[in-house]
Amino acid sequence: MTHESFTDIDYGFMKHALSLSKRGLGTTAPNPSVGCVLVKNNHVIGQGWTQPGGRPHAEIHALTSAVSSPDGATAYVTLEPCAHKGQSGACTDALIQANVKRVIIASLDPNPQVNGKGIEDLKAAGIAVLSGCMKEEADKIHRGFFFSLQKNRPLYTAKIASSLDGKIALQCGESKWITNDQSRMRGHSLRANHDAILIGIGTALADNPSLTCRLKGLENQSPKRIVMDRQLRIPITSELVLSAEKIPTYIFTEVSNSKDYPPSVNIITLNNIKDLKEVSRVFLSLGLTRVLIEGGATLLSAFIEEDFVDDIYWFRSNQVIGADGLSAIRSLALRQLSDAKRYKLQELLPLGTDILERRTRRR
Ligand SMILES: NC(=O)C1=CN([C@@H]2O[C@H](COP(=O)(O)OP(=O)(O)OC[C@H]3O[C@@H](n4cnc5c(N)ncnc54)[C@H](OP(=O)(O)O)[C@@H]3O)[C@@H](O)[C@H]2O)C=CC1
Ligand SMILES: Nc1c(N[C@@H]2O[C@H](COP(=O)(O)O)[C@@H](O)[C@H]2O)[nH]c(=O)[nH]c1=O
Ligand SMILES: [Zn+2]
Repeated sequence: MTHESFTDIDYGFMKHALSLSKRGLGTTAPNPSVGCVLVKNNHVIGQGWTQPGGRPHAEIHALTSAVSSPDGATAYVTLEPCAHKGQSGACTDALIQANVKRVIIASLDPNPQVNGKGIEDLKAAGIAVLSGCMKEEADKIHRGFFFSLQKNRPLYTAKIASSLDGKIALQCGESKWITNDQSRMRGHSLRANHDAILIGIGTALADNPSLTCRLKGLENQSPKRIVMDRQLRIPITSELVLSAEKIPTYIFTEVSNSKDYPPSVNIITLNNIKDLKEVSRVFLSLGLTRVLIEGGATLLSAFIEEDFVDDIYWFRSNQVIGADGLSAIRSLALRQLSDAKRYKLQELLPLGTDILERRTRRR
């Protein structure tokens, strides 16, 4: 069903749709964040992206924002239009009713209710449909959604802020700040495009973090916060608990709630919170498809051991802390080098005195 002869014009408009789809990341889960551009006579007449909460879908947003009639237009969509009538009507029906002439798709939707059916329905209505245009780029953007359907877990991204020699805190626990302002701002933009930030109780106790997005204009895109805390040690006076009314906060634990936490704190009790497969299923049930792990070393190492860390954003400063500092990763008790997990370099970005290394898990 893929097509090799897309024109430069097709690539240009699909690139535009892909950039729109990135806008919604972190706000649409469990729905994917899709982009759509409507084009007539080589002019954009409408554009849309999945709206916060996952609805309206990108196609509907584009159709309703169109400045002229979409009759005869080409729709560029980053994901196959939905064919199922969920809480809103199917996007295929909306495109058919709008009388668009062509639909160019990047990725197919693995959702069994859609997978290929979106294309079939459009074709049955006489619309020319081509798929596979910039699929690789679109697949990356939609990974959280795809993982939720195909791997039964969210996409996990690790953010590490370390010294030049890979330390994330001094022995005494001091860690504010290791990386510079530029790195930390980049870290905040990562927060904005994830559904939740995950930390262990060690970090909650040592840093009393807020875990909010404090970038100007994106303050309302702070993700949910999750603390893994087997024995429910997080203090009632912690920043996370105090701000739970404003920003959804979940504490995963193994004990029943014996403290007087405010009702805004969501306490989730599991039999074994070290079972990361089970924890992942619960994350999905909370509608989370993109989770940012912000440490500390113990929690991150557990996810690495499980081979669940998909992306790493490693911010490295110019300081040397030394062997008594806390390493970003704990002992993995490897017996041979061939057992070491490897992460492929995707990007190296200088950030003033720091450097950002972006890596992805090697399959
Ligand atoms: N520079 C940086 O990027 C960062 C630095 N830090 C620094 O790291 C230090 C804290 O690190 P660390 O002590 O390792 O703390 P973590 O945040 O990794 O918390 C570890 C604790 O989380 C609990 N936990 C619950 N579930 C799990 C699980 N499935 N796997 C592993 N742990 C789980 C355990 O405690 P229990 O059994 O009680 O539940 C465990 O001891 C601080 O000094 C902080 O400043 C932290 C984050 C980022
Ligand atoms: N020390 C350190 C980081 N630490 C991370 O940021 C958290 C604090 O977040 P907040 O309270 O929202 O500012 C902290 O608990 C840890 O996860 N991050 C960085 O970009 N650079 C740094 O040098
Ligand atoms: Zn739809």
